[in-house]
Amino acid sequence: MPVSDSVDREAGPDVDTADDERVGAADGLPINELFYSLQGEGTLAGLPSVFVRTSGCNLRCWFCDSYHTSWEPTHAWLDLEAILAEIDAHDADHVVLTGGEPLLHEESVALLEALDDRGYHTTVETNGTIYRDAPIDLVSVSPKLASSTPTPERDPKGEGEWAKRHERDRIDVDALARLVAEYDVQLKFVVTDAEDMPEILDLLVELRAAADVPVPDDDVLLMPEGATRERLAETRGRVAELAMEHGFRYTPRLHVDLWNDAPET
Ligand SMILES: C[S@@+](CC[C@H](N)C(=O)[O-])C[C@H]1O[C@@H](n2cnc3c(N)ncnc32)[C@H](O)[C@@H]1O
Ligand SMILES: Nc1nc2[nH]cc(C(=O)O)c2c(=O)[nH]1
Ligand code: SF4
Ligand SMILES: [Mg+2]
Repeated sequence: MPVSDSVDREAGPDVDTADDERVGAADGLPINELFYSLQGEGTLAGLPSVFVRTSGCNLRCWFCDSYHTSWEPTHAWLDLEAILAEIDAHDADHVVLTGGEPLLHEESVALLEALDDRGYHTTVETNGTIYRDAPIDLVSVSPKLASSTPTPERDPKGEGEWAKRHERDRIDVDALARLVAEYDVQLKFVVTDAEDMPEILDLLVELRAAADVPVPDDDVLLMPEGATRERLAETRGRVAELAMEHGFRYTPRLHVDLWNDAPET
């Protein structure tokens, strides 16, 4: 399974509570993995970056390529000092806070403030359902489309028990509009095929009406669904065609091309 499924750090309290509600001020963050790699996705693709992957998510995309942060969370709780020390040891300029859903955790704000104080460029990878006020250089919002819903036929763990909740929570136009209005944003949609496009176009109309700032097509990215090279080989061609057809930006998944589905990449 992608991402770390056994974290060799001392264990901490379970993160399951984070799955079901936002986590208030806590003593640190549940960390699944912390590693140095190249930003594989989006407008900053190719930049050497430190990745901090938190555990716990309020959604359950059937295709989640970070299974051990959502479906079966695996992590250890680290205090901010320990997280910052590990980041500093990599001597990089860019930090990507991701997950799981990093904005589930109030403590992510404290981490982002500390990173900002240290002069790092920060990117937050988020599903766009939670707004938080923090110093973030790029908010990489990946709104989850109906094609992400874990129906019984494609539920990786159960028989569709999460489908109703996922459907209910996956799009929050108010949170999306606030993120777009307050931050530099890229909207990065995971696209399986052309059937995703009507929902993307409708959501853009709704979001452009709700947000009082423009959302340029150049900041709308189509990313092929696929956690492995094999799956990307099936989807990347048609997603590239859709980007050209609609005038949106195509984004690769460089880390999958380079290292396939390996943890800590
Ligand atoms: C694991 S998510 C964590 C951040 C946040 N929960 C989110 O979904 O945006 C990291 C990124 O990988 C994308 N992603 C997850 N599984 C994927 C898959 N199977 N194919 C393509 N992109 C995927 C997400 O859309 C997001 O942009
Ligand atoms: N190399 C690399 N680039 C990434 N960009 C976004 C990622 C994510 O998991 O949020 C990610 C990731 O997991 N690895
Ligand atoms: S929102 Fe992100 S972390 Fe949560 S299940 Fe979907 S892809 Fe995984
Ligand atoms: Mg990833």
